[in-house]
Amino acid sequence: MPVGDYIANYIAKRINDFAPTAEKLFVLGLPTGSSPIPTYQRLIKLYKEGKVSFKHVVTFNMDEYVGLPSEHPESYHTFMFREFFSHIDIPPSQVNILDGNAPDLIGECNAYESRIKQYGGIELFLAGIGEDGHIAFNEPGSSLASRTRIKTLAYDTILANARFFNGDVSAVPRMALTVGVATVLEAREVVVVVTGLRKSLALSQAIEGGVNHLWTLSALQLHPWALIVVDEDATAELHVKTVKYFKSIERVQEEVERTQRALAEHAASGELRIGEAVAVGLGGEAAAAGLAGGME
Ligand SMILES: N[C@@H]1[C@@H](O)[C@H](O)[C@@H](COP(=O)(O)O)O[C@@H]1O
Repeated sequence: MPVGDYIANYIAKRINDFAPTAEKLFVLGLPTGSSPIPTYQRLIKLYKEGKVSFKHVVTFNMDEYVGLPSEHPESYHTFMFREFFSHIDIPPSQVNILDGNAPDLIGECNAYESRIKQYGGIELFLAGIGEDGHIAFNEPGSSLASRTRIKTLAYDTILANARFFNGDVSAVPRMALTVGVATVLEAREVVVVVTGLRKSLALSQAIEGGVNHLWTLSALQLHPWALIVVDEDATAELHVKTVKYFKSIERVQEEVERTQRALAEHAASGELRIGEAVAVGLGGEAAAAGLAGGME
């Protein structure tokens, strides 16, 4: 399944399971960049098909350039409304994006952190990464304890983002406001999209290397509930055994889910007792052990 479809289906399910209301809003953190666009397109489709609604969703974007007019075609404000918000039913008052033109930028960052807290924290933070492994605009060397703040962009990031400014490096803003690594880690769940060969080194550093501030995505190793969704190209720098390991986990998980579905169906039809059904559809002992544990 394409990465964007997988993540969009996942987010829609999380929102639907949460069953948000006007009193209990679902707080969603969101990124910009080209990587999340297929996810946004699929979420828009799901919304149009009536499979998910954003009426009771509040969003917080990760970052915004400093000094770029918010109506500029490459501001993250413009990006988010063009690619996502203007196609769904989220009330604009529930959209939060840092203001990179605020007269008091530090005050703006502190107020953003307070607003996140007022909503009870972020339920799910969706993120992308830069080629240097940055999450949001937490460039290499960012403190892993960082909060929302002003950040000077790395030259590599300016070069990478010049493609959105007609290749004109001098047109790319030099600074941004960004949530910190700690702000992301505080979300109850983090989902990261990593696609393409360009991101493969960052992915390997972040999941095969140790936690360190030069590849800020690696801080996710400290998060209790994180999911990185990748395509084949992004795995190019991983060890073969790492890829095989994660694929094996996914296979076992699918078996568990298949068996649980079969169990539920049989239980509903009264054909099988749970003890009998545990063995149905399982390929290996490890899966059986995991399932048996989970069924108690
Ligand atoms: N601040 C954003 C990041 O949040 C994003 O993850 C990155 C990757 O962009 P792309 O997905 O286009 O590669 O771009 C910018 O640097």
